[in-house]
Amino acid sequence: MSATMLPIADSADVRSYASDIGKRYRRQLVWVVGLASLATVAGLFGPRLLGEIVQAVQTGTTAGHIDALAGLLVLAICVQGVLTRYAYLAGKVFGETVLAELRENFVDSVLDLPLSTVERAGSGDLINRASRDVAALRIAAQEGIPAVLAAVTSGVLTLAALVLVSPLLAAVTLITLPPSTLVARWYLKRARAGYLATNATYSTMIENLAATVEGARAVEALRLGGRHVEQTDHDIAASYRAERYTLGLRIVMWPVIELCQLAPAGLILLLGGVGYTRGWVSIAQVTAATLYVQQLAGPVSELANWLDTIQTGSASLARLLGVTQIPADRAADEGVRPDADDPRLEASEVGFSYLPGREVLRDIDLTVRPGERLAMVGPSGAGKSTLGRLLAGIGAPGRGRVTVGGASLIELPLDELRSQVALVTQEHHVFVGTLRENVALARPDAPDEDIHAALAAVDADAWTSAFDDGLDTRLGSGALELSAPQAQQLALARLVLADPKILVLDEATALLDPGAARHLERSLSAVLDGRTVISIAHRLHTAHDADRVAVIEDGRIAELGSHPELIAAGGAYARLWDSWHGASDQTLPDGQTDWLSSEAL
Ligand SMILES: Nc1ncnc2c1ncn2[C@@H]1O[C@H](COP(=O)(O)OP(=O)(O)OP(=O)(O)O)[C@@H](O)[C@H]1O
Repeated sequence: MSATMLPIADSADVRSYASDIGKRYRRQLVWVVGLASLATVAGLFGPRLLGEIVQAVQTGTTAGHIDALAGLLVLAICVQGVLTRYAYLAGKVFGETVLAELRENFVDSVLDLPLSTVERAGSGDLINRASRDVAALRIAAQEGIPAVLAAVTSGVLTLAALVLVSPLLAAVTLITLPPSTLVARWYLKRARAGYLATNATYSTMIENLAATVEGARAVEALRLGGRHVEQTDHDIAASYRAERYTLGLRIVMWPVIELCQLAPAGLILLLGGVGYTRGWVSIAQVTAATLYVQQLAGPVSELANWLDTIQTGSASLARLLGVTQIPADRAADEGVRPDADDPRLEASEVGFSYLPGREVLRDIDLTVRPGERLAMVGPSGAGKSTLGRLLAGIGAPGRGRVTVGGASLIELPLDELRSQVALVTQEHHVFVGTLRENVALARPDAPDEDIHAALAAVDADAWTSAFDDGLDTRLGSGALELSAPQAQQLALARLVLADPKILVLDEATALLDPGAARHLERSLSAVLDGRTVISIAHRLHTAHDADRVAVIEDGRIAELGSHPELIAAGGAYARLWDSWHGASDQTLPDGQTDWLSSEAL
């Protein structure tokens, strides 16, 4: 049930992206690390001063001296507090800036994704990346990065202060290095794959749930509920296993890290006691070293805490970057424009395959003259829709070229392409918004008269004029839901307003009952007079009314000519026409269910 997943960036790409961010935001980064360092340095005075106080009390001193040391201690704590606040603020601003840039890149990439890629991958993976992965990255960037920067700075400086106070006592902390390094390496080796696998299970779950919700009526009608519940149970079990795996990694890592944090303080007290009695270290050194080691526990624990979040964030970053790495299927060049004097649509030696080695279109040569009506007919799976999409500039042909006025469709800037050619299918989306917004999508500044005229052109004014709020009527999910034929008429009205020179209609009127479809086609043809129209025909009258008919069989144009020419040629089209014509008693009545079937052709 799951679709092909979108690509995931590899570790090298994630590292190079992070290092690129580091270079481009060097000043901000230096500012964050600088403030965190100053805050840490201010914090380092505390243990040192406490050590001095203990030493002074032991050796005997005046109350004034103690007060002076205590005053300095309070000052150091206050300075540390203020600097820490600004260090965190700078860290958050840095995290937000990086996240905002990544989000914008991600949205740009998603909007530029080749349609074929989105269709292959399905919506689940993309929704999961846009929601769950962005959320994971938000936490990592907003909170994790500042916290890690502050913890690393503070950890390094505290360790340096510990070495300065007493190299002997500092050496004790080294005992914890091997076990903590080993467990961190063990964890990092497995965590990325674990989190990527977890995210993939969520993508599959969302994909399948979305399919169930979209097809809820069919699921109910065909009593597929049990099977879908089983699938969901299976997806949840897969997510559970993946979550358990990463939980297992954390369960191993955490106790070791905790132990490595606690052990040094005990060891320093023990060694410090022995060292003091033997005269190796002073009481001030033991006090300061013990406090520094305690202070070190904070950054180490922070790091261990955020390691997990950074791993989740890095897995999410790999998934988001993966989307930005998908190559575009267009190579738009602003300078490319069609020849206005000769705006014919031309396919030359076009071949196309969805899967390597399996061509679904081959050797297609076709010229559609301006203003011509061309009908494409053929058995199911012959390649009509694929050819229709290539003629509308959706995706590039694997071989050959599709041009309008001599300019390759994939090289035309998108606005120019859409003003030249548009594809109308039977999949129509009613966007949440007003009727006006829904129709004026292609021309947001269109005046109301043009919107009314477009609705009238496709016979939609009959029902839209009954709306109390007129063009301000809210449509879509949660507001007025349109029927499928109404949504289809709305999509056609959008097109009338967009005013492309060439239209490719793929089953555009298929959801209407045959009578309504014929009616709509007639009103459309009146509106679209003078335009080039390529219809993928499922009703023979569409072919009959067209200037020429292209019969597509097995990915090739098997026959091409006007209706009378093809009838005279006596080929597949003529045989189909004969069988249908005989049955319809020489007439073309509305309501005739004359779908072209593979058997008929
Ligand atoms: N996204 C896709 N991935 C892989 N193969 C595909 C994809 N879309 C279509 N095909 C295959 O390409 C071939 C041509 O399909 P296409 O939809 O263009 O035919 P068609 O003539 O329009 O059929 P129909 O009349 O049933 O819509 C078929 O074998 C189909 O299975």
